[in-house]
Amino acid sequence: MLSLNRSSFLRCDEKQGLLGSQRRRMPLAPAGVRCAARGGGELNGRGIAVDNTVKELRGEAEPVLEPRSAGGVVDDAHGEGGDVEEQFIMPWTVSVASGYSLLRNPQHNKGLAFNEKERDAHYLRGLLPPACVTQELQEKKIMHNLRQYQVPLQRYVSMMDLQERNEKLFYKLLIDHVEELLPIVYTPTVGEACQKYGCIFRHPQGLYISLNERGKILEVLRNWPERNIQVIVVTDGERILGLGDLGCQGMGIPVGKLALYTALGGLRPSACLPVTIDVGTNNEQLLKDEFYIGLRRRRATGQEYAELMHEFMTAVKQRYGEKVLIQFEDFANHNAFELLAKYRKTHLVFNDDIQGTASVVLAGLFAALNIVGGTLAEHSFLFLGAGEAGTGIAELIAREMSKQTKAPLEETRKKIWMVDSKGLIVSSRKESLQHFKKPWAHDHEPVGNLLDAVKAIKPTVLIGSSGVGRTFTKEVVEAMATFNEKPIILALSNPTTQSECSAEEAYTWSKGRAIFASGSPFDPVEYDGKIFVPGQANNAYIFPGFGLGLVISGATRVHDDMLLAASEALAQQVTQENLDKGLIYPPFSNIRKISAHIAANVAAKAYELGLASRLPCPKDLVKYAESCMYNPVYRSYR
Ligand SMILES: O=C([O-])CC(=O)C(=O)O
Ligand SMILES: [Mg+2]
Repeated sequence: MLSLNRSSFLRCDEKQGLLGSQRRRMPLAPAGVRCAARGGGELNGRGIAVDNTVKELRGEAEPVLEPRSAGGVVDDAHGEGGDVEEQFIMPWTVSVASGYSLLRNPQHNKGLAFNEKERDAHYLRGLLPPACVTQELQEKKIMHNLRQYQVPLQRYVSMMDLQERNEKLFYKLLIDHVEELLPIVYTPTVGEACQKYGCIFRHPQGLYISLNERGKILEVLRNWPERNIQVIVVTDGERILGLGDLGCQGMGIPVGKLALYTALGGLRPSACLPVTIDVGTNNEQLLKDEFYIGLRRRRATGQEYAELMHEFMTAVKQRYGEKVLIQFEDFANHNAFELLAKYRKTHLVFNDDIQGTASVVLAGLFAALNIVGGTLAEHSFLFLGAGEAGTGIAELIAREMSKQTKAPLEETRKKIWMVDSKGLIVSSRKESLQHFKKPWAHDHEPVGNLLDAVKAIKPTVLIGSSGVGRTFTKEVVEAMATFNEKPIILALSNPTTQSECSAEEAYTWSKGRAIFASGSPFDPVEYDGKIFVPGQANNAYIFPGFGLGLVISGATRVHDDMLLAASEALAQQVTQENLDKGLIYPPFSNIRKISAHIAANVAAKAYELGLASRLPCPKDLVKYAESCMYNPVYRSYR
């Protein structure tokens, strides 16, 4: 299946409805596959100008390609399948890249790993020094080089350069060294990268859709070199992690999230599309920054904003079909809730900050109950921060409690309390509350701050989702430890600077009794002669497997029960050995196996709910999910 031959291209052409004459004009390149590297440069090792042909093709009506190979996974035009190295591909039949261009094509480049035969066959003689090395040696060298950098941002830049130079090696590294590299390509370093994105900008990654592209978004999507997109992560940069409005520089987030989709969830890189919607920024510092890469204007809001988003959502469906997953990421609260409510009925959408975070936290709570005992409904919850993450988590907990106890949702919500910047959310504040906070306004006298709320509510679980660092003070943690034998404390805000408290603080102030997890990673802590390993309650555990489950089942809509299914699957992956160390999440080193289990549970739920379009349902969904996963070993080129 992997080996691409001319007949597979003809099928591809036919599916795209191309005329025979056009097929003759471009005999070696598959229709709709733009012969370009990610950055948009034209690739054609044999000097054939492909651009005009591509432009002609753009004028054609473009019916959406149905996924062709098994698993709802798109045809393997870049040799990205889970298949083994021995199967041959011919990169030139895909991209017409050879020689110099081949070395500059990140999808096919192998650098010094091109062997003698390949160097002969693909016009590489003289373009490389004589040494031929293995992928393993390349991996060893890059890890060695990365570790020389003391500054995390240098490691980030180096990893992004690798992604743009040799994609398979990038993913091999990320998969094989996931625990070491996640903090580089993801939180916390990606946060700093976004803050300095203009300064470190080298290769454009992803699609930038600004107000300047109004009325032309479908054309912009056609500029992207890939046709078969399965997952889009989109941000408008208004609430990047807990760092606030970073405007167009939020692009680092969709790029990072999608790198995880591939490395952790096995989605193919070519099927992933990072998008930043640039409607301006209200960040004065960026507006004044000469290196800022976005529109220099204040944010569009209201109708202007809604229209641009709507054009985008419509264009995506038109270009990529019903089954492309659109993951909303790091939108500010008001837009996040509205976009999700508006598009969940018409598109396959998922808000990572509301739903992904909820799912990962619920999984951690399931695991934590194995340590502290009791059922969910026997616990009480206090949140600091009543935005996307806080209310999303609260709603999923209430839903699960309701499912378990058969009590109505309105009742189970009463076990959950929230503090926002104005204090405890109580009934007397209801009129002035934003709509997403209203369900959490319960009867209680006003309480002005977190510490007093902790003392008044006496929660067993304290969850930080405020985006504001250092808010779980010594007094707050000590108070939690006075009325809980084992207080559960989750400091979810990212990156590390915004964490409500550090792991060390949680363990020290609770005298080693806290069950702690955080959104960004913390090193293990030694307290009183014992080593405590904090878990990472980050949606990175969920979204890659969740997305894979949607893709392999051909799901058409996301249902909240799929989030519960993902939580259950993740919690099942926590071993007794993990729990003994105080860990309520399994280590990331097993993440691909974990993702396959999550994908299988999510897909099973999609089938059960009648939301799966890929029929019949595979017998063994875990095996099936694993078999669909991208594998970054080099292919042999003949
Ligand atoms: O990106 C992360 O690490 C988690 C997340 O979605 C956020 O903090 O917005
Ligand atoms: Mg996020």
